[in-house]
Amino acid sequence: MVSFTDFFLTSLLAAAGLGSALPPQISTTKDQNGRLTLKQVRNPRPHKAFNPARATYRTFLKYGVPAPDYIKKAITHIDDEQEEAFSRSKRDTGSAAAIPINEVDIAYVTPVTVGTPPQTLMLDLDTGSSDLWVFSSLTPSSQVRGQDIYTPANSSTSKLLNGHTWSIRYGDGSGSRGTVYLDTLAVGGLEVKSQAVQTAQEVSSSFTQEQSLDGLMGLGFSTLNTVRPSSQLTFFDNARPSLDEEVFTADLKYHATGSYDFGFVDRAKYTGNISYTAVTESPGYWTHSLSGYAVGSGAFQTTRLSGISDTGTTLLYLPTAVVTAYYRQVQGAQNSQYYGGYVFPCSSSLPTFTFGIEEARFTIPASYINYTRISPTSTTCYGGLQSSSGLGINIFGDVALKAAFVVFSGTNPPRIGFAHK
Ligand SMILES: C[C@@H](SC(=N)N)c1ccc(Cl)cc1
Ligand SMILES: C[C@@H](SC(=N)N)c1ccc(Cl)cc1
Repeated sequence: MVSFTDFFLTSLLAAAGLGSALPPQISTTKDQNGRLTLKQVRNPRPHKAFNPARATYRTFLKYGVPAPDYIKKAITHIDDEQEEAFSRSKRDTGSAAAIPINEVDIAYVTPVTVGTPPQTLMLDLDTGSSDLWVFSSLTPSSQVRGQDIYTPANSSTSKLLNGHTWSIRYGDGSGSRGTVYLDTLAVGGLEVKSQAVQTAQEVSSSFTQEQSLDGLMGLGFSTLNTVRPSSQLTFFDNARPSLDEEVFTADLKYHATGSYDFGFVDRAKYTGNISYTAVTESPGYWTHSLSGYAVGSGAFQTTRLSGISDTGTTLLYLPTAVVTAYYRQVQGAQNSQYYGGYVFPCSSSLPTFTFGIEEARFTIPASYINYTRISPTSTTCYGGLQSSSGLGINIFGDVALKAAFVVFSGTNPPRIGFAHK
């Protein structure tokens, strides 16, 4: 007669073996005589945790024995503890659209919800700055032209950050300033409970005129944040502790909607391998180097070019020597004081431009560099590649970034990765 204890233990072990994971993957090998060997391998896919009480309960059912009450309770005790452990673990991610705000991709905006109930704003996710600021109920109505605004008074979770102000000036001369609230903020399903939301009390004319842009979300390093007396963290820095991976990715597209992902690298969005290169955080930008460049089908020039990968800047700005080498290949191109940059007859054909990330090569199609007509009726076109000599910094802006899938990795040390797509 098999004692109950033996029965119970045997079935528990049997169940443990069966219930532990999804059926293990089998790898097979065949020797020269055709003999097959089955080798068990651990199941590499993450799977739901095993609940031994549930396995025991099933064993009782299998042998037609009514399961005692304490087994049923044990199932819940174990499920609850596993859920609690899972919720403490890093597993948050987010994914949201990057939508061009006009027909030449001058900037991209992403839907962001702020406050309770959620107020949706379209923000320019900008790796070249670190302030999250929005058009708000505090922005003079004379400076608001069609933008959506954040009204802290309508949010039950908003809290004024007393005595704190901010003021920012961007490289193109635009700027804004104001006060600060803390509130719940989410991007693509990824929520931060207490994000510093900088409410504009003044914005410059270029922002007023950009009616489809309700503000910026800085994704540079938090050292650049302008809130005083105490600087605030970016959304990415606030979200980090709960992210599966300490990364966000940019998949910007030419004349089409792309995406920003947080906390994971989506294998479906790129081909081949990701080529990583070192990032220095100084002075707060994603600063790294290119390993060189090529104009059209010309030879690759190996030369380290340091600059910043900046989703908030429209064009690609490189040293004059590189830019003149490029436009030398363009019929009728000139560096126009009048138009403030390299222009060419819209009928001219343009070469591609290739940049290197370590050993990898990324080619920007000519269409991306044929950026825009000076005016709808003009036959003069403005280049997407311009000289950085007046800026003091090379900027790998959207014209370059949209030619790749880009991984901004907040690991220690930080790094940036580029892949083909
Ligand atoms: C970092 C960008 S501005 C931005 N992406 N928020 C920049 C810096 C300096 C110059 Cl000169 C021009 C552009
Ligand atoms: C990120 C800053 S500076 C820049 N990269 N042009 C910016 C973005 C959009 C507008 Cl409309 C004005 C300024």
